[in-house]
Amino acid sequence: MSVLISPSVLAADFARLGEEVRAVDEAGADMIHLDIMDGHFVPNLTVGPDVVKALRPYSDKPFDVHLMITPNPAIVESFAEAGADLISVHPEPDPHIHRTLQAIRAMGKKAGAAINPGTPVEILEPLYELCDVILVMSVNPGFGGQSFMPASVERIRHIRRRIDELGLDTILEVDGGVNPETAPKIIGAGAHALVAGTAIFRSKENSYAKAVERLRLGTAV
Ligand SMILES: O=C(CO)[C@@H](O)[C@H](O)COP(=O)(O)O
Ligand SMILES: [Fe+2]
Repeated sequence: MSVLISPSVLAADFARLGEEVRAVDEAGADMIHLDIMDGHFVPNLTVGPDVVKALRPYSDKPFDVHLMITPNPAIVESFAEAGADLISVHPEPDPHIHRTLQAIRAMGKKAGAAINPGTPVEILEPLYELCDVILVMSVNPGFGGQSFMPASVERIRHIRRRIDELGLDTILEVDGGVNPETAPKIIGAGAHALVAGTAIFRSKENSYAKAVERLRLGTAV
């Protein structure tokens, strides 16, 4: 299976967000990763569904929406209506994660469970069958530009093993500190979707296409 690249626009130029989304689409991105933060679950604020809707015309690629919010069914639904294709939610702040994942699927969207580095992987056991995506955070969520946490490799390997044992075709996606040095370890552990903000939007070679391809091939520079 070829590796899917989902550029996180958190590292893009926010004053030119539409053009940035178009640019990474044309550079070969497989999805567009949109980080939604509410200032409660994570110590940062980003954008809401209106911005997601405004960006929708800039790319036909799936919108991979990562909700770092205290759960609220109406808000989750508003992202579906805004044009999200994948919606990942965190079980940590959600007392009804089952219901949330089922609701996302009922809206015709792919449902994802995203877990923080400090959350035991066992939290996923009752959720695997309800997930189209597992999003493994390899940094503590809230900000771009952080360093990949090496302990994530073993967590990815464990989740890959469980997905295979259960015979599922869940997308195993990794988010945080993904760059040409860490990508080969992440892919080697069994992930096949990579989120990257800094490594694409702020790559030194100034070519989104080269940055996307380098990550996809898992080639260390
Ligand atoms: O969800 C998050 C951060 O909370 C991520 O999607 C970051 O935006 C990834 O940024 P880099 O680590 O690639 O700079
Ligand atoms: Fe994210």
